[in-house]
Amino acid sequence: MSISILGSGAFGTSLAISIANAGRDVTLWSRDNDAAEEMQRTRENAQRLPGATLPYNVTVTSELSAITDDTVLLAVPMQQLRSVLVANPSLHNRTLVACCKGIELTSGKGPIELIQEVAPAATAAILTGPSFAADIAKGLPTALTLACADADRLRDLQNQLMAPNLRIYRSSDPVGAELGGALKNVMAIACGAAMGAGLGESARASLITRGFAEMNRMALALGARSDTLAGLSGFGDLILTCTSTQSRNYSFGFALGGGQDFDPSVTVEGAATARATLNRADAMKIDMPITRMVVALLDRKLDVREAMAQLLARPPKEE
Ligand SMILES: NC(=O)C1=CN([C@@H]2O[C@H](COP(=O)(O)OP(=O)(O)OC[C@H]3O[C@@H](n4cnc5c(N)ncnc54)[C@H](OP(=O)(O)O)[C@@H]3O)[C@@H](O)[C@H]2O)C=CC1
Ligand SMILES: O=C(CO)COP(=O)(O)O
Repeated sequence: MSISILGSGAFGTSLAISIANAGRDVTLWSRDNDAAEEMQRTRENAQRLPGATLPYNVTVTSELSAITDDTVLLAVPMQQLRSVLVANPSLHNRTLVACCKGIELTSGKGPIELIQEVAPAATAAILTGPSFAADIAKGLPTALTLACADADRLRDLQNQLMAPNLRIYRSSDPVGAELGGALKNVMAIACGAAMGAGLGESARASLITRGFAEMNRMALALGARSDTLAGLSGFGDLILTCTSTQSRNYSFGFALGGGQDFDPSVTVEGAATARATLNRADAMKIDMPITRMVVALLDRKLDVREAMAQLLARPPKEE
């Protein structure tokens, strides 16, 4: 039983290492021929995941024809997912497992909805939850949520992707799983900004908790289940991402709050997702004050202290 992974970034590479170490052959596809050849030769992804060794049973390639497996993990940033799907119609009848966390800016869709739109014949699934690529690649213990509407296919996939360090829980709620993973990145930017501006740990705890309430409000309105939001893909990933400097979303927020520059080439899913979420929330008349604050910070309409003052000054309400 072999697996293909499209996208050789930090996450795709770490999953390749973990799945290969569990004894399955993995084909890891990179869009860059030179990068693929170098990874295949050196057994390392020096650009995206330095220091981790690719097991012998990972083949790195830039040839799409080499992706013959039914199960294909899509490990590209959310805003690139549509173009990747459109460019590769040969994948449209496979089992496509989204490994990205976000909402598409142009459509307001999450990864599952997007796969269903562009590749309706595919079986769509999502792998999400609290996990840093560097931890997975080191073999550190990690638990993830795998969600798919097809119960039989979900059990097969779970068996294909489990590894000694990677415990995978099944979920029949793909909507909840994709929304938890997307929305927590927005809250991580907010928490990073508060910490970067020196507003303190109490402020961060409030943002995490009220951010979770906000995530639930949006997700339940879109048909998600509250137990999914309370699980690894929602609450679990919210905690990890809002409290760790390993997180790119948190670090981006921290730089924003502290008035520092941030490398624009780094993948920060929460920025586009904040805008996409706010558009959808406004259309649905759902109150998302922290997401609104993050968008105002991104647009430089407010600084962090002003944004926090506005959050605190909202009319009194019940928790
Ligand atoms: N890193 C992590 O710890 C985790 C990441 N994720 C999620 O995984 C997703 C990917 O993140 P991550 O791997 O970290 O990001 P990286 O920035 O490390 O890598 C992104 C990868 O996507 C590739 N890519 C970008 N656009 C395209 C395209 N149009 N066609 C083909 N390949 C493309 C890039 O190629 P190139 O190298 O040529 O630029 C690169 O290999 C995100 O949604 C993230 O939220 C989830 C859990 C953990
Ligand atoms: O999704 C992640 C952890 O679960 C990775 O977070 P960042 O994209 O913020 O680095």
